[in-house]
Amino acid sequence: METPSLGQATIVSGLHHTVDDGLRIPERIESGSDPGILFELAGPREKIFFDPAKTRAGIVTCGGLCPGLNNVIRSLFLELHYGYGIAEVLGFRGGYAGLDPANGAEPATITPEYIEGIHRQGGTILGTSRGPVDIERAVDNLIRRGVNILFTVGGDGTQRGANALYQEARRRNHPLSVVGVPKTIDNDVGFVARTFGYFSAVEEAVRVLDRAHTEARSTPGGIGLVKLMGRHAGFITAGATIASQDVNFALIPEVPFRLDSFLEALEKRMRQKTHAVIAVAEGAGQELLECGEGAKDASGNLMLKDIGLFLKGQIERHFKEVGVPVVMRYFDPSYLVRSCPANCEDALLCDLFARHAVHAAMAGKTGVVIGFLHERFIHVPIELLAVHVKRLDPDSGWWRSVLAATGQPDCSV
Ligand SMILES: Nc1ncnc2c1ncn2[C@@H]1O[C@H](COP(=O)(O)OP(=O)(O)O)[C@@H](O)[C@H]1O
Ligand SMILES: O=P(O)(O)OC[C@H]1O[C@](O)(COP(=O)(O)O)[C@@H](O)[C@@H]1O
Repeated sequence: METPSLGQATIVSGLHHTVDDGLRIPERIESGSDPGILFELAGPREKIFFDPAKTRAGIVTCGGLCPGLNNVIRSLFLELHYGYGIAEVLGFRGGYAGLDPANGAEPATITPEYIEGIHRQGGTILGTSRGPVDIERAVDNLIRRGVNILFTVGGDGTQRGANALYQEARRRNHPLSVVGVPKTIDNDVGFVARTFGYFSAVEEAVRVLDRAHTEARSTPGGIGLVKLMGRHAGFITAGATIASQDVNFALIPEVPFRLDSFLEALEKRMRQKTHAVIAVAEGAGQELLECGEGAKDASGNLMLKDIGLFLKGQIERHFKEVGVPVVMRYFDPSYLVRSCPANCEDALLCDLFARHAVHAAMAGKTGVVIGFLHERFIHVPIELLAVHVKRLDPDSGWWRSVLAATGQPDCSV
């Protein structure tokens, strides 16, 4: 087996490196003018860097839950174990905290028995967490345990952590391949057209919208208000709105709205019709809430103010003032939506992301995340993810479909 030096496969430019099978890929075809970036296509390579008999791999899952995490763990293991004959695969427990032995959790040794049936369960069998880890101690531990490959399954925060781990291992000359598998129900990771778990979350969200619609239309003056996840991006709210076709107002972070315009439009509808359904992404309308210096979670993410409860209060107050009786039904299915198992579409996506991650690692790629654009899996340098986020473009077909499905007026003026 030929073993190129890890240096050869290390990203030095901040962009792609050894492009053996590159393709210039625009992120959005719709925009037309995007010149694209030359990405390396992911997939199995003829030459691999790691000797399977001497290689130990690790898997860690971080950040919020997402349907399909267990599918990814399972497919990573299956490809490593049966595809490449890797000797040992460790599962670090409880997110990045599990990389530091000071936190006490021994990693699991993943076996075929360990992963049996896990893909039918939501959550992650390894556990997850938010919050920092001491990078030097984590890399000490990886070296001590002889781990040469680490799969970091997580969102942009996780991949920033992965970048720090890869840089530290490189500084120490430890041949560590760090390969990220992008995870978020929010679907807002750059260079990934569709993150795994997104469609499962949308499916769950549609179920709740359906219930909200049933409640609202069964009561004269019924208003079903549903708050959905989506910290910075409205993909879940938009996707669920389009799929459900029962939503009358969709509010997302990328499209600011004026409270008075929204209330006026809702009042107009309630005077003409018997009911209304509103879907609001948790990151929408944050500018309307009393903010100040917001609190942060353990990972440093700004914690959002509750737009759902705020809107509920404002709607009730407004209709009381104008003397129109309404019956408010409020739903907050956030954790319900993301803790379900993956649906079939996501299960397939998880498997492909995982297998491409293993091929990348075995070929000696490091500091890369598996991207997915235009139905092609690609190697995205981790640093690129940090500077590039994906948001729902209000000029896109997505938003036009939302407007067509809801018939909502422009509430930004
Ligand atoms: N800049 C960073 N450097 C190192 N680790 C980070 C960084 N940002 C986030 N992390 C770590 O990555 C993990 C997951 O991050 P978080 O933001 O909670 O979720 P996600 O990966 O889904 O965005 C946490 O343990 C967090 O401390
Ligand atoms: O788990 P927490 O801390 O309540 O976080 C909720 C956040 O997690 C998400 O579901 C996904 O966020 P991450 O992908 O960053 O983990 C967001 O939509 C939501 O704002």
